[in-house]
Amino acid sequence: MSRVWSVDDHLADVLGSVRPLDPIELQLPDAQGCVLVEDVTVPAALPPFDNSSMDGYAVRVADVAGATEEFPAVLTVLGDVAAGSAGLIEVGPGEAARIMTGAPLPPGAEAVVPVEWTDGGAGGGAATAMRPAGRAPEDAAGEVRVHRPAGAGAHVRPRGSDVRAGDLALATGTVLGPPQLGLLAAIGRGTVRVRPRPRVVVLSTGSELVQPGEELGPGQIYDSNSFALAAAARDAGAIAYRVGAVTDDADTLRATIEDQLIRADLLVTTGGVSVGAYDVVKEALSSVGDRAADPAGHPFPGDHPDPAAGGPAEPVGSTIDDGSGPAPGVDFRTLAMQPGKPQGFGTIGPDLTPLLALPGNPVSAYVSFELFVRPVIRTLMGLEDVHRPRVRAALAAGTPLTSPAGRRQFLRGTYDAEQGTVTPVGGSSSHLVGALAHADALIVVPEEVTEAAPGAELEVVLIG
Ligand SMILES: Nc1nc2c(c(=O)[nH]1)N[C@H]1C(S)=C(S)[C@@H](COP(=O)(O)OP(=O)(O)OC[C@H]3O[C@@H](n4cnc5c(N)ncnc54)[C@H](O)[C@@H]3O)O[C@H]1N2
Ligand code: MOO
Repeated sequence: MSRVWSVDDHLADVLGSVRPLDPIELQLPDAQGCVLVEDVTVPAALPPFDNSSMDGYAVRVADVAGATEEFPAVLTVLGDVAAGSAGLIEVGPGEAARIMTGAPLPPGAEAVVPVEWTDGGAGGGAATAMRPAGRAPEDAAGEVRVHRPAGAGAHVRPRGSDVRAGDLALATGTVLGPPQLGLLAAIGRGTVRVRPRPRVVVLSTGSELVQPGEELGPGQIYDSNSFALAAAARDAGAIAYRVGAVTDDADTLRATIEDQLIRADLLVTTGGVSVGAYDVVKEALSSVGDRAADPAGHPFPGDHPDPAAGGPAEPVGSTIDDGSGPAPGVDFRTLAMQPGKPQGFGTIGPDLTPLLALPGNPVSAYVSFELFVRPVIRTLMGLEDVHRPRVRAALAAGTPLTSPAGRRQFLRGTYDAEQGTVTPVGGSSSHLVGALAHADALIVVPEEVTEAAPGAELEVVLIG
């Protein structure tokens, strides 16, 4: 009897065969979610110059000392300093410059008083705002009455108060989220060296499959796997390409995979891995793997092998290790798991692109993706945390759960963090997409457990 793989052994085999993608230089928007592979230092201080944190007046401290609304300091307004101003006004004794948030503090000025602490130049009580320069250019001149004193540096953001030249802005290994991309932009970096997002091609197989939105014929169903898995790949951080369902024909499938290899760091198929007469993925790919017969690493050995072309590139992974080194090939195996029993895994094509062949049942495909494909994507990205979080929770169910002996079961459920409970959603069958859409957790029933009573503590994988 052929080997039955445990979930853990299969995962270890899969992950042991993939390594992070080589780094590339990417434009900032394309680097979102990617892992940085360089230490980024700050080239020049931020802010680059002392600047105002308020709309108001740049003043000298001595001029506004002791100022009150009753006895204001009356200063001559020299003009405006707007954000982006270059030619700076010099503020002398008894003078002020109207200044906007972010504008450089003019020479001579030591502090900023917010416009609300002044009459705004209008000669009345406290101002609430400045009038637009276009509508009231006269406000940039004349006099302003300042109602409160301001200490040195008040409402001024000093040069380098954010980051200083030579500081470590971001360390290698940082995952680039929105604030990190913001910092890179702020220090003037247009591109950054990262591990790229893996390009994942998702391809479903089955002659019964119809594209959503089209008319169903007798015996047909809509292709849901390619949509769910492409979305899951994107959610994991990949660039996902969804390929329309391929019919159960080995030559068509081989040709489609060959076409797709050019844009794939990882291939994921669904369906056709069981023991039926039309299980096309198995038929098309299980012959792949004979390195001796395929020295050029053609996608499908036997398809015009060219012994002159040299050996295959350094492998991304392999499932067949006979001591002569890794070789391309897809291995179809049985896992001690429900759902997700039949699985294929290996490498394909001249670059030994990893391929995971998932079972066609929609819940099986999705659970397999969560457990095996998502960690592969995140490994390719160079992330440290490749797995979904796991917690332990008490089973909230009216009746005991039953589970097949010797298979690790992944039931769908909803997790209540406050109560520390998990409630099953739907049954264990692998066609139940309705229930899957309402689950945010996978309830793990271990291999040796055939019945779990209400209240039993079980491991839960959080997928929400
Ligand atoms: N005699 C046996 N039959 C089966 C076994 C077995 O051990 N012995 N294993 C069963 C298990 S477990 C699974 S899982 C499935 C896996 O089958 P395949 O991977 O070959 O998948 P298909 O036969 O192509 O499809 C199974 C099922 O899923 C539907 N399907 C397929 N693709 C899609 C899609 N893209 N979107 C929506 N639904 C899809 C398909 O119509 C079938 O109903 O094999 C069992 N059989
Ligand atoms: O193992 Mo299959 O994946 O039960 O449905």
